[in-house]
Amino acid sequence: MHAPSAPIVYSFVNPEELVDSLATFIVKAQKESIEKKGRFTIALSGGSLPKQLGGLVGKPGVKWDKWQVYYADERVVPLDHEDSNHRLCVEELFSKVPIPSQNIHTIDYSLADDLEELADAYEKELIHEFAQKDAARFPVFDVILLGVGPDGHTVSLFPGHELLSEEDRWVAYITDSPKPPAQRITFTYPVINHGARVVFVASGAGKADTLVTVLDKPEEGLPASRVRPITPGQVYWFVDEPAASKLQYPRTAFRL
Ligand SMILES: O=C1O[C@H](COP(=O)(O)O)[C@@H](O)[C@H](O)[C@H]1O
Repeated sequence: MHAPSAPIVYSFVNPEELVDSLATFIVKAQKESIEKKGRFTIALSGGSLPKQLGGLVGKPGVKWDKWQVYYADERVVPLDHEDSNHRLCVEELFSKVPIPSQNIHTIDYSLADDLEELADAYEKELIHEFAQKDAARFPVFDVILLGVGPDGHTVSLFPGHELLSEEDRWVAYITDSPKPPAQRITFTYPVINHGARVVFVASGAGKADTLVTVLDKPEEGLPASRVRPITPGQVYWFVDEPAASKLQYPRTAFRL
């Protein structure tokens, strides 16, 4: 097996260019995926990420009916709660585009009293999508979109947490998230690291120090540094100049 490829970092002069280029990247990935297998599988994060998806609204070439959307992590709150990642994605994107609601796979909040059952149910949604169609040990998402928190966490994988060593499950639950709300479900590393294109998005000067640790000092082992997709998967970073301002890591010119 080949070693994972090094992250590719695209840096943009301003947030608008980042948003537009991210949309272009996603549409290209969508086109390739649909040509190959007739559908496009994408996983979204919450936090600041949904706001970066505005470039998809009205973008030519998006085949919304071919999208199958999952959440790479989700807070265990009602779907219309202000902490819900799904709610954020609806507000920022899905309320503005013609995506069939059955193509958006949310958690089943009616199972919130039993987090193990809730995580199992979400894992079964993934199995239905991937194991049946692709006969895969782990799902291979066409695109997984990730954010990074100030402590270097990504999805709901937090520094020092036991879930960082989960090797078997696709979806795990957490009851002690250091960032509220405490109860969440999250994709595990095996799922993230099987992604075809795993894309971090970071905007603003508030992310600058975190990016230095994650990209320039991967040996520190922050959760975001441990995202290293198995070849031929590739990790990308879409960052704006304020977020990249302290970075030594080389940038690549964005050309598709
Ligand atoms: O709690 C979460 O935080 C991360 C990072 O969020 P950001 O606001 O710092 O971008 C996010 O990617 C994750 O989905 C979310 O649940």
